[in-house]
Amino acid sequence: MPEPIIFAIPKGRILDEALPLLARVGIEPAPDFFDSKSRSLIFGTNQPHISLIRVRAFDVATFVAHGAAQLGIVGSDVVDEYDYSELYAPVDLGIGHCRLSLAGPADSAPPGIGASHIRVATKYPATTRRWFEGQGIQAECIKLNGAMEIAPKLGLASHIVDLVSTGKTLVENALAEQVAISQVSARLVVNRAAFKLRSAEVPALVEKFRQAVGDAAA
Ligand SMILES: Nc1ncnc2c1ncn2[C@@H]1O[C@H](COP(=O)(O)OP(=O)(O)OP(=O)(O)O)[C@@H](O)[C@H]1O
Ligand SMILES: O=P(O)(O)OC[C@H]1O[C@H](OP(=O)(O)OP(=O)(O)O)[C@H](O)[C@@H]1O
Repeated sequence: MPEPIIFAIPKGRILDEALPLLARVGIEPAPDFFDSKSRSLIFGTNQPHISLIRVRAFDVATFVAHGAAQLGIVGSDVVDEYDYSELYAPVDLGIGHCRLSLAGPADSAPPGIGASHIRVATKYPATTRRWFEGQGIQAECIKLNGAMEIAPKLGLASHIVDLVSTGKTLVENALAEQVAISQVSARLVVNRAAFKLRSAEVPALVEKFRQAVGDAAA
């Protein structure tokens, strides 16, 4: 028996949209996956050679990039932040839509020409630094893992770079979206070495996802 294919899926809000997509490619998690009392972290599926791991969104990229999982589903925000060379993102899954935006206090102007330095609270320091570099501004990034929106009010940073969907979180924290840095959607990610070494299984799975997304869009 070959080693099972490990498929990493994120715990958070992409999961609800990812499960119907997995079902369309014929992967159904075993019942204990849905048991909220279970402390298991690795789950069987209806396909004997495929197991699922349910991990934090950023960790999906790490497991797949290092070959500990062969495939996964993760937001393009995370793919861009890590820039792992072993992470191949061949299919835009068309779920988990939002954008990564620069925001600041509702009454402030976006940092403009002439600004040389800015302090930004974000979960995305590499993407943020890179984007500001392109604007000729040096960004000092303060890494937070959530609740970025309270940082400007408490003086931790003048601006934030975070995900925006409805914009409700910004408005309720007296912030305004100033620049949309990138459009985000979830991607199928694949370990490049696994794509080549497990050529009987991994490319066929990628193709199934491509078809499932195409069918859904048609
Ligand atoms: N408001 C949103 N609307 C749509 N998609 C979102 C939104 N926020 C996040 N996402 C997408 O879902 C992914 C996971 O986000 P989520 O907020 O569920 O995780 P998290 O709580 O940040 O994860 P963790 O607890 O692992 O840090 C993000 O990387 C992004 O691609
Ligand atoms: O524009 P909105 O629709 O208000 O969505 C934006 C919020 O969604 C995400 O947070 P999430 O709810 O995932 O919680 P988190 O702060 O724990 O990441 C993001 O970090 C924003 O805070």
